[in-house]
Amino acid sequence: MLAKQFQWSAPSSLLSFVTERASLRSNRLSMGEVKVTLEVGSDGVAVITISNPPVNALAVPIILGLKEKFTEASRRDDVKAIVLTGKGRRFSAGFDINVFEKVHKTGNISLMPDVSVDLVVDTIEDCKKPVVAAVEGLALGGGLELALGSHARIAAPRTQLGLPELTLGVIPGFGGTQRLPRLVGLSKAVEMMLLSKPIMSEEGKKLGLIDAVVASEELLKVSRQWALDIANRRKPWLRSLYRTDKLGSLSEARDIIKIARQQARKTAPNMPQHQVCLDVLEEGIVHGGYSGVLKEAKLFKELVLSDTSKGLVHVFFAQRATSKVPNVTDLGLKPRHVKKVAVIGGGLMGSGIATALILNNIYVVLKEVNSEYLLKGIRTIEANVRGLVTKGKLTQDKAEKTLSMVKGVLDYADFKEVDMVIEAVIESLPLKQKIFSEIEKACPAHCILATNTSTIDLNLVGEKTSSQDRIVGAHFFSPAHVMPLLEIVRTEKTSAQVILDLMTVGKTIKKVPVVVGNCTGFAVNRTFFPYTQGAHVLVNLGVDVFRIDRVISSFGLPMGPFQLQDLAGYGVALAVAKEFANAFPDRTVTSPLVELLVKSGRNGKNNGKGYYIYEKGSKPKPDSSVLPVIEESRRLTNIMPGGKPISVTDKEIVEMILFPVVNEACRVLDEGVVVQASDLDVASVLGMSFPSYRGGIVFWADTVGHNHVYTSLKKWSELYGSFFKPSRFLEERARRGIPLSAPATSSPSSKSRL
Ligand SMILES: C[C@H](O)CC(=O)SCCNC(=O)CCNC(=O)[C@H](O)C(C)(C)COP(=O)(O)OP(=O)(O)OC[C@H]1O[C@@H](n2cnc3c(N)ncnc32)[C@H](O)[C@@H]1OP(=O)(O)O
Repeated sequence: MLAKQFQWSAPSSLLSFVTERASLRSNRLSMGEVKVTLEVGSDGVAVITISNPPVNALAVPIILGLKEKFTEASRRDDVKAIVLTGKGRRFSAGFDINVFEKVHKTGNISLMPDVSVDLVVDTIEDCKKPVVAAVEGLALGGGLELALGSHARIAAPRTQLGLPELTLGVIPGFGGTQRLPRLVGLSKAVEMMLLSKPIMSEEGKKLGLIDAVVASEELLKVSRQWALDIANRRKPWLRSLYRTDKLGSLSEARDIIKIARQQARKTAPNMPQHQVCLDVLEEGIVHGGYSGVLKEAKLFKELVLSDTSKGLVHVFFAQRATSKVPNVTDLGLKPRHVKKVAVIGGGLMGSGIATALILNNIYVVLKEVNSEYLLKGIRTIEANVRGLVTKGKLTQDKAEKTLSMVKGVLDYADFKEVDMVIEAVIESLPLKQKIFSEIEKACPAHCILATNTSTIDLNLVGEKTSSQDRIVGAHFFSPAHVMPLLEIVRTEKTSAQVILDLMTVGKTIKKVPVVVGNCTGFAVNRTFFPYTQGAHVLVNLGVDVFRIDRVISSFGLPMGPFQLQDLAGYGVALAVAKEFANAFPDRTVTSPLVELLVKSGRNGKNNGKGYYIYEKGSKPKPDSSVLPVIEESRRLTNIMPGGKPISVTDKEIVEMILFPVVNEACRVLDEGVVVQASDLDVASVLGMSFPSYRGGIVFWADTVGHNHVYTSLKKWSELYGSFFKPSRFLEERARRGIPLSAPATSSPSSKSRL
């Protein structure tokens, strides 16, 4: 039986919570914690300290402060040398990303301070006194670039060093593209920048990026002495920008850049920052570091204004915003320690969830109904873990230790010791109800009772228990040990403590938890159910399946809707379509195509034959023998106007598939199923692989323009039926000119009070 739609209403206090969040980020500025200090010791070393908790981001006042303190230190006669460090055992996480956000909102690039030449080259690198960076915890982006501009770098153990700017749609902008290759060599620098892959200080020492790794307690002492040794010419005074010893020959460098370009074209086709980064690297190699710095500064500013950067910066903050859930994380509750979890069901999902738990040091009791299924589940977990060893991501020792943390069982005896149960059996309500009444008896009173259902109403799952406050949805995405999203579904009865505990477990197992309300399909599957439907409408209107897949892939999804259907299996497609048809009959379309495919002996990737042919070791190939099946589907649906295929552009294909998704997202927002629109952006990126550089589904729709979305859907609904009918929320937002991402109370029609 299908879930009755339940509407989760959030309390009215949430609106101010959400809207104030952005200003809270910058409020620290006025709290006196944001400053740069200078202290001169009796040894004549000036220690300049960056203080901007929690990560010492290089906000504009910090940059101004650095300029002022460096100028003072180089002027003062009692200063022989300088040490640059960060307060609170974190050197710096780089330039303040809030400034990017401000530039995106205002379009005013002059908000970006001039740092690269003025501060890093002229003030630090060309300083008349030696500068040593004492780095600890992390030195990322602009933080690492300040250290690269210094004359030596001393690091505490396990300090993270990296230039992750490309993940924000820009390139390193404080000279990192020029100095990093001069310290670690071009290949390694390309890898660190293009893959945004940080290294640890120990590796940095081997590569020559770090001069010495010393215990945290020794860091300042050693750095001071190092700076004095440079001043006294006992240690070399090196300016990274002018080094060439690690660059290799021009032809070698050109080869490395050429290969990197080809790879980036394949792996990041829609992201300009990768090619720009390589252009800038090449400039520095051909014309020298200073020329490279100038080109870097110019192109950095251009990239800050790009749509790619807007999307990626939005996702950065949106992801962090998910960890603040009104009436959960603001109540002063402490997460309880979850040491042992029981997973019920050793299928693909259950074994994936168990793998994620044990990999992160949480004991698992895996329960199955018989020893055959149990063995299969355990084998899958073993294969998951051993796969990581093969890929070099886990040592053999750690793999053995990890696998020893799972125990297979056939009854509930061990459940008396678990802190959480995650049920991951098939989508059958009677079965789930039976399991929940059994586990209510078998588990301790504090135990969290979670279900991995992707569609069934949680109130119904827990109907036969008297523990509704402990019942929560833990919706993982397949493969559960890989996909980063955890959709946490709360009902109106789920306690705040239980939600907080599950969020904490989610973070422990390196997922991004997004808390949502209870309704059919919850936030993610519900928002995206029109995705496949839209694709089927297009095919039945006469558009080629393989063209649709190509166009959607070029838009940025990892594969098109038909290849995805082949991968997920047709059983899933049929079951899901039925559930949504029951829940939302006004806007679901029926396409006979999948049933016809099954009848013709196809079962997608499972049996090697679907829309594509799957052969071991080769890429899926479009199967032309599927075309008659598609013709039959078109004949049965008979929706082609005048019996002729419609003519559409690639842009229209994208829009006819994704605007219905936006339309459903609007309903999800209107019903208050998510705390804020950006939660849907994060969920679409992490759960559905929507391209992060487009900022997520709602952000993208606002970029395209709600008016365009509305008028297009209206036109198609008149031509092709109610599947495209714009929702009331969308219509109202378009009429009143309010972005879809604006909080719900801006719209008088909204039912919830977010
Ligand atoms: C010109 C230059 O080349 C350009 C640049 O430097 S661009 C910036 C490059 N740096 C980065 O990309 C690093 C971004 N930050 C991160 O990866 C992670 O935050 C981190 C590894 C530093 C810390 O991770 P973690 O401990 O899990 O904490 P996390 O929740 O992410 O961050 C803590 C807070 O610091 C903020 N923060 C982190 N880095 C920030 C930055 N560079 N600017 C502004 N705020 C930042 C987060 O938004 C968060 O704020 P909140 O508490 O208000 O939500």
